[in-house]
Amino acid sequence: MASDSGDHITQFEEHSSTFLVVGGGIAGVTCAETLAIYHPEEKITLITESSVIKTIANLEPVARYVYKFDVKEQSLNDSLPPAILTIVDRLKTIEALDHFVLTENGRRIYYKYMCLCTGATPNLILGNNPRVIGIRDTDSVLTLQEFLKHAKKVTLLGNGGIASELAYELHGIEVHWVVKDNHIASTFVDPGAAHFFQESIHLKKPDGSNADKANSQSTSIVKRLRYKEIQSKELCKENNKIRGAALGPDWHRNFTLTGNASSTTDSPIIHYKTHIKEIVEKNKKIFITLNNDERIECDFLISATGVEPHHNYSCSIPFSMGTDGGIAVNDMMETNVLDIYAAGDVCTAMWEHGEHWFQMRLWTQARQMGCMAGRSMDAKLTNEVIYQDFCFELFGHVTQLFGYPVVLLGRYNGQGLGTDYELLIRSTAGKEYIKFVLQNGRLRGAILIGNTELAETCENLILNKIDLTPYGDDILNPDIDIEDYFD
Ligand SMILES: Cc1cc2nc3c(=O)[nH]c(=O)nc-3n(C[C@H](O)[C@H](O)[C@H](O)COP(=O)(O)OP(=O)(O)OC[C@H]3O[C@@H](n4cnc5c(N)ncnc54)[C@H](O)[C@@H]3O)c2cc1C
Ligand SMILES: NC(=O)C1=CN([C@@H]2O[C@H](COP(=O)(O)OP(=O)(O)OC[C@H]3O[C@@H](n4cnc5c(N)ncnc54)[C@H](OP(=O)(O)O)[C@@H]3O)[C@@H](O)[C@H]2O)C=CC1
Repeated sequence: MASDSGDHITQFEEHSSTFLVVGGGIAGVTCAETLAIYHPEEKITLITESSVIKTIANLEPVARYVYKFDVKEQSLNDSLPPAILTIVDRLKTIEALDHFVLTENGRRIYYKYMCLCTGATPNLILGNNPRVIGIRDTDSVLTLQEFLKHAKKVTLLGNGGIASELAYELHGIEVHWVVKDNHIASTFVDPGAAHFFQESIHLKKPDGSNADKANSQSTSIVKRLRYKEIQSKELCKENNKIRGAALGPDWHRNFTLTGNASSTTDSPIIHYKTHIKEIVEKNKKIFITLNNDERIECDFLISATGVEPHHNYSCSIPFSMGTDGGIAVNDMMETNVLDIYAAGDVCTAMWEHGEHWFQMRLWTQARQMGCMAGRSMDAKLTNEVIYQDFCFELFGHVTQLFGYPVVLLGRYNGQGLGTDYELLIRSTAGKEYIKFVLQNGRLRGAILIGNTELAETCENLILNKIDLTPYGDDILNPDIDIEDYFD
């Protein structure tokens, strides 16, 4: 890999490349590496504004189509195939008709095919307030660490991936976690799983290490809930936006849910179903008023409130955009502008989605889209017809939440299933939480928390649409190994 930090293609010099990829995140690097596999003989150029790129390491199958992997940050100089020329620069202008781009440092680069992988940026509330920070990349984490050094109290706003991670990882500081929902981690799980996690947050010892999983001998609860039980009138009132297969108050009757975490600094103080009404900054503190008039005085606020696709460049032909601000792409990752593709957080998947898939801005999908865009650009150059990768048939995501391995499959929270579904749950406190989302007896989605070893079985059940009605609740009977049953 020839890396150019500016010496080979100096300012105002022209350069041409068969394939041009913009962005050194997972999507861009995967796209460039895919192109280097298919066309080591062609000129492939990767531009990225940061001299640190993200690469995949320790890729490991969890099921047939679901992988877990680590993401490593590496310097440009030692990590990409030799066919890829890398340039540290920022894309500024695209001249689509004449197939060239101009960069901040005055480079003009001609391309045959280009893929935009410029990611997303945190969608901060009060973006211009120096005591309101977001988390996106290493720099933002360094800023967080700087703030933490002098802080005793922090407010965490948001109820998704970042907030859930920080609620678990922040130590030695009083955390006020403000969530809009009646349970934590709502973008990933339902109240039942949230309660399961809640136990683990409280289980943390003062030194932040995990207490031994209490109740690991506790019995497993297997419970079936039909939509009308789940969608109780209270829930209707609470959630004007039905998130999907959320469990209603019925679930709560089986457990005493602790509202606020205990007073130790390592258990976040959770403010449920609240949002911020007012923020005032004074004497290096911020004073927050919540919509229920609760007040929080803290040193800074982390706005873990989602992302917005990042395309800080112009194009001579306007891009079609998705409603969420991403660059619209079809199933071949093509934009509406000829020979320009897009992949990862920057794009919006506008093709008709498979019945078990939906878009979520994750490493998992950034990698899948980067690879699909690479294959698609190859096919265009060689004039071949290809089909969309099978990975877009089934939503699959492997992650860690509150110290547990988590696998999310298909419509794991009943997303888009309307009202005719039911849930089958098996929960063993401190050990595992398994939720099946069933529609007309077929498995449509699953949440697997803990070492359940059920990912591949669930993948098969979802994709093969096997009618599980005859098995009743035995499907999740802890004494029956359904892996053998359906393998
Ligand atoms: C704190 C945090 C934790 C996360 N944890 C997880 C997780 O556990 N699992 C998971 O699946 N996902 C996770 N995500 C989401 C995941 O990071 C993203 O979905 C994924 O990294 C998107 O990859 P990308 O390549 O599309 O974009 P990015 O990784 O944002 O890369 C975009 C690249 O484009 C470059 N760029 C931008 N504009 C230009 C320009 N004009 N010219 C040149 N270069 C440009 C940027 O410098 C960057 O290198 C997390 C996100 C955050 C913020
Ligand atoms: N383990 C993993 O897989 C992780 C994945 N990620 C990914 O990285 C990206 C960024 O993560 P994150 O920022 O947590 O985004 P997420 O989309 O995961 O969560 C955003 C949260 O903020 C809430 N929210 C949005 N606007 C406001 C507001 N104005 N006031 C209060 N709450 C608000 C959202 O509520 P609502 O949904 O109701 O709008 C949601 O609960 C996401 O794509 C996420 O999936 C990040 C960390 C870990």
